[in-house]
Amino acid sequence: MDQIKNDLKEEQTRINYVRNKMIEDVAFLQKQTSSVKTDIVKIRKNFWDDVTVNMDDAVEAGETATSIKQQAEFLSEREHRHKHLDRDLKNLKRLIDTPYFARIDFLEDGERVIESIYLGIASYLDHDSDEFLVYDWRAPISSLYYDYSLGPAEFTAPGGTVRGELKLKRQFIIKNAIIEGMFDSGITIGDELLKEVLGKQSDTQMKSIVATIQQEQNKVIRNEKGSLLIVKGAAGSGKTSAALQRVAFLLYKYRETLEAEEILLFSPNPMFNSYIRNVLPELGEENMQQTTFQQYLQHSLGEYFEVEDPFSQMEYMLTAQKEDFYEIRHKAAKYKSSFQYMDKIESYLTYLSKQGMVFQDITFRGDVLFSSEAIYSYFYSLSSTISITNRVKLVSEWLLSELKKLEKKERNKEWVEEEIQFLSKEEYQFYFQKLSKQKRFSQDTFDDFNREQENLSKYVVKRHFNSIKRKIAAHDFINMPAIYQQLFELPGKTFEKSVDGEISVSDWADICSFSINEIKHERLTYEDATPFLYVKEKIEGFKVNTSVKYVFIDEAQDYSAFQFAFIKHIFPNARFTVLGDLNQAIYAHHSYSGIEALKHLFDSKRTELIELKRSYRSTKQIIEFTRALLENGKEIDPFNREGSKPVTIKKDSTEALVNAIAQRVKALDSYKSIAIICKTAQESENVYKLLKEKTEVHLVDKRTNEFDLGIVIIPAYLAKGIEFDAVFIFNGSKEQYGSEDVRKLFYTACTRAMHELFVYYKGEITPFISEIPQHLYKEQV
Ligand SMILES: Nc1ncnc2c1ncn2[C@@H]1O[C@H](COP(=O)(O)OP(=O)(O)OP(=O)(O)O)[C@@H](O)[C@H]1O
Repeated sequence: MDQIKNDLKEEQTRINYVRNKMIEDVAFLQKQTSSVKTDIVKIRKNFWDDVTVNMDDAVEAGETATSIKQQAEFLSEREHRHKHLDRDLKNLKRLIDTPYFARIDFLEDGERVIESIYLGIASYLDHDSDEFLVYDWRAPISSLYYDYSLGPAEFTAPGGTVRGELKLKRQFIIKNAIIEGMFDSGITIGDELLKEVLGKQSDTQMKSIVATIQQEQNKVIRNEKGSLLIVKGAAGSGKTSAALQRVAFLLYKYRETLEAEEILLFSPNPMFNSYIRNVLPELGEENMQQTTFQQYLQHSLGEYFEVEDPFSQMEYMLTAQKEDFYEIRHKAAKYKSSFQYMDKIESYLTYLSKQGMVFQDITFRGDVLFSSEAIYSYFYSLSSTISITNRVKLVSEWLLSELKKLEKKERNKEWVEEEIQFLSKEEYQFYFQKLSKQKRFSQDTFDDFNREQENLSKYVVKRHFNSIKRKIAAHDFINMPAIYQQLFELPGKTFEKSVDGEISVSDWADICSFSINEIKHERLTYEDATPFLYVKEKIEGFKVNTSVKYVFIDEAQDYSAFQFAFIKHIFPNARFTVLGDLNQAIYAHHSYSGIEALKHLFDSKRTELIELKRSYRSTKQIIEFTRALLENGKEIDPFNREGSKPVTIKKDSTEALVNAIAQRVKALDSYKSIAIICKTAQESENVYKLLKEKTEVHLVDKRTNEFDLGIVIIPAYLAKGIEFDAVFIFNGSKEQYGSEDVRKLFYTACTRAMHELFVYYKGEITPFISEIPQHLYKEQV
């Protein structure tokens, strides 16, 4: 006991020492920052005073340019310095209250002195002794903390592997520079601290996990081998957390060459973006770019169609069973996310390379400048050994050169003269200025009427033709919707590989008529959006983004093979980290998850797979219950945090469900966040209407951008990736969750609970629960 007290005292003394050093440094850095800032303001203000401007001759002009360059460089050096100082200052301020979270003692082979290493969210160097008082958690030596328990240990330093023995592993909870908890651990990272962290209440923002990263998560964070890292992990196993700490790790490791904006994360919905927004800033790093695949689709296809989003598709699948086209739509969604469909599209593209492209006329003032037939003939007059994309390029060039000839002819038309006559004074002046700039006039006035007319007609026509040129450059002469529609119009046997595989001839015929109708009405279903885009980009050429170096895809089980193929094309220079859980593949109407397709898209030698089997989010009781809902759930290993068993509660009407939930929610007012999870948006809205009369609740729908604390009513598919202190399943009945299709949706909903889970239902309970051992939950009435 005395030993512990002594250790604690010593550690507190060290903290006080480190803190005082930091306070001194903050004062010093503040002075430096403000002095550099003053320099910058001064340089900006006097920029031109300090530059010698003389443009008398070429030599003087050259000197002037050099002088401006020097001044600009000086300014940029100061700005750069300011940015660095400011960052150091912010990091230091962040460290003052919690300078570090762990200590390891390491005895390197061949050395006599044990080195004590303290780990924090950033490094801190004592300038007097030139010693690191705190090491960044991402430094090579820090990996000892995450990877080893006491005993032999090694880490990879820039100079090679360093071996030795780990003598001590200590964790701290430090607040306001006071040690509130201290744990010495023998086996992996102490469970005590992790229990404490996980036992806390949820927040609107996800937290960093650097103090308690687990060994297998560390592998994800520090993995640098391949060009594709696949992380498969159970619900709550820390996939998102590991991804975010990995971003921080990469930004640290490659800080000289990698910027935050060169990293892109695809997340499941906009609300998720707000949920994870704070993790990186908390670690002293800037956020990476974030987007959703839907945003990308919308941006690329919005001009052609009203594009359905995945949530509307999901809502339809869950609610429209009684509608006429439901069966066809269901089959279509399944087929269109399959490999067979991808094959079919590839065959279609081969077909298009020989025949069948659909073009549209290019018209001007009601006249056809280039007919679709002429474009078609030109396209197929080009050698079929040239790729479609390159032929499209050649067609564009041909159109532009022909357009030049037409432009000349157009100048003599009557409408041009008329337009010139009706030019406003401002327009006239505008043209005049432009023309004089280009020295089309020898004098300052339009003294030569004919030349004036000629030049003005050139301008008028050019202005009109510019918009045609833009359209040609944007490939508007290709009729993309018609090309995609044709895929459903051609007889099934047109392409060799079609129609076999999963789908029958008659189903294909039904899918065709459904799809044609949608396209004719300028609607594109979600299952068609990526295939359409794929065809479009295969024809026009992929618009690639070469600046992104790392792409992260979270909730990857919900992406189709097409989507992965697509994303890979767009980011040719990127390495990929793909995180998913097949048990949460809620889009059951997809034929399979695209994660399997990744194997075909990447070189297997450069692909790494890491599995995270331990689940941390929920109490042991909740995990034991939720994993039983799955066929392969046994593999999930619950972190040992005790709580109460999930509870099922039967009521006999919707009203009774609402009343009971309202009452229970009130009793749980110590929790910060409670979710009432419904199956659909439709059900959520109904429940909201009833419940808002009884207690304060927020309704979350697909447009919600911010994650709020309090009580939320949310459709299950929107609760992906996020978590709540307590979860109420609104109606876990057989009627709602009776078919296999929604098992994973139900599982996903239940796994959002951190501390308590209640399943309310009316009628018969879902078979997903009635078939699991009863000791895993409590029944209440
Ligand atoms: N090593 C850890 N230390 C502390 N907390 C952790 C750790 N790993 C995971 N957690 C916590 O567990 C919860 C689940 O983590 P996260 O959301 O990253 O899991 P996930 O695998 O992405 O989950 P899901 O697939 O269900 O969305 C979070 O609250 C996270 O902070």
